[in-house]
Amino acid sequence: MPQTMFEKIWDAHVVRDEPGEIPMVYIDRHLTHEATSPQAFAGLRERDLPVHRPDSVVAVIDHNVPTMPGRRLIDVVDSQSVMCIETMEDNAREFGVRLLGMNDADQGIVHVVGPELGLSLPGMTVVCGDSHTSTHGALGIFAVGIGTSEVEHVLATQCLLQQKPRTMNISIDGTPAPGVTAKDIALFVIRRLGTDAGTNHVIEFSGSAVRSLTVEGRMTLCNMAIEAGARAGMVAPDDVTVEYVRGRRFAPSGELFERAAEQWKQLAGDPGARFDAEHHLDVGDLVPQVTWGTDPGMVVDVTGTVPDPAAESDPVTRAGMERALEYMGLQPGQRVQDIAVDTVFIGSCTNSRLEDLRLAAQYVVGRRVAAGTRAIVVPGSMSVRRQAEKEGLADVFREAGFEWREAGCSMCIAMNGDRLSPGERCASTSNRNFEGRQGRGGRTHLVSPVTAAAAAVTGRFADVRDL
Ligand SMILES: CC(C)[C@H](C(=O)O)[C@@H](O)C(=O)O
Ligand code: SF4
Repeated sequence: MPQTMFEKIWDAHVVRDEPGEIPMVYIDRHLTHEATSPQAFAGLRERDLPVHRPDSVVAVIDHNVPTMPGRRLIDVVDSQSVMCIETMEDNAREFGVRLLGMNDADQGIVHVVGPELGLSLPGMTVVCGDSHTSTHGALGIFAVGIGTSEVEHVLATQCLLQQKPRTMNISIDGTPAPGVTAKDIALFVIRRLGTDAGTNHVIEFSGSAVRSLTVEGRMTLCNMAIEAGARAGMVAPDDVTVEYVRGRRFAPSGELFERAAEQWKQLAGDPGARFDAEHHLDVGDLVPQVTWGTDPGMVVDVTGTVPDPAAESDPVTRAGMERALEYMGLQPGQRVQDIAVDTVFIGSCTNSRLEDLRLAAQYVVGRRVAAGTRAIVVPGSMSVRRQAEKEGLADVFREAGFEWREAGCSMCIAMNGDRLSPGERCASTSNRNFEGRQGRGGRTHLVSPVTAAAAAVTGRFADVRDL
């Protein structure tokens, strides 16, 4: 029977699948970070269990690290964060796990570092105690976020108990205009299909618009699959994927690489493979997208206006919109381009790779951050940071008045010192905009790196196509 990409990878990893039981799947790569692993390692210690395959595990410190240049442990904002960082260091040492620590040259956000170092490779199963593990699916990986008790289980057994997800194909066609990016496509998908469209499904993204994206753009799309409710997002490996992986530190090399590459390209779904659900979207006319509310499906065109709850017939949706407008301090009918921003954040595992910084810099070069606006760029990894410095991107940002930071989750999640103040409005390239996500009372608008750059230099939302 013709199979989808997900089914091929699943079948190659199922260890046990008995009627009435939850299937057991073998895990190739286990990435872990300081925020969700302490209890898992503590559990192993209590039961006197070793890590089953330490060479498959890589630990990263990303959520709690300060991103101020020259950071030290005393810069870490609270005792809880210090404890998380120190515990990760101790656990890595005790259990023999490779650690990309706070001052390591390879440190960065786990979902940026995994693909960048070739730790995540096509055809693998990858887990991490983090919802945005889906990002790695851009390489043709079944990559799934797990809870802390599952982290412990995988550390101990190298296996995960996982109900087999349903399959969904979202094919996306059309050639978006310059300045309309993978992030806009991702926001548009959620706007159209909703924040629970993917529940219990693995989404395979296909179609000409997806094939035209770089692997970095595909990562942005798969990263946001979680915000569409999905368990994971995936894109089939092709020549673009193979060239992305070639030469990465932990990828195979030489003859072995060529053989692996041939196999990776066989992972694409078979013609005629059936999905449990299918959607099709066209992005040929897509304009830059901006969220106006407090979930990632509350999206409008940058050329549009803030929606009016009065026009909504469903009372539950209407009440949700009213509450979102109040929290966001916006009026129905207000033009998006009249909304002024206080802060611009370019970073997070959604949009902090080199391509994102290159895209943003194009719209910053020769301009200044608007008076009264604070703008920060937080590269996704120290390697991205170094490369951006080498290419002159860092200078472009600094000369324009942006802060240029070290790598970490930063203002995506207010647990490391980078945060919004109550009422502060932010154009953010991250993936979540619920109340308080970037700091208590903070108002988040999710946008692409290009739209974030435009907001920085104009002090409000602007259509980059007019810049
Ligand atoms: C801290 C972690 C559990 C969390 C996640 O799972 O996604 C974080 O990365 C986030 O983005 O909210
Ligand atoms: S950058 Fe944000 S979304 Fe990504 S792992 Fe860190 S906190 Fe989670």
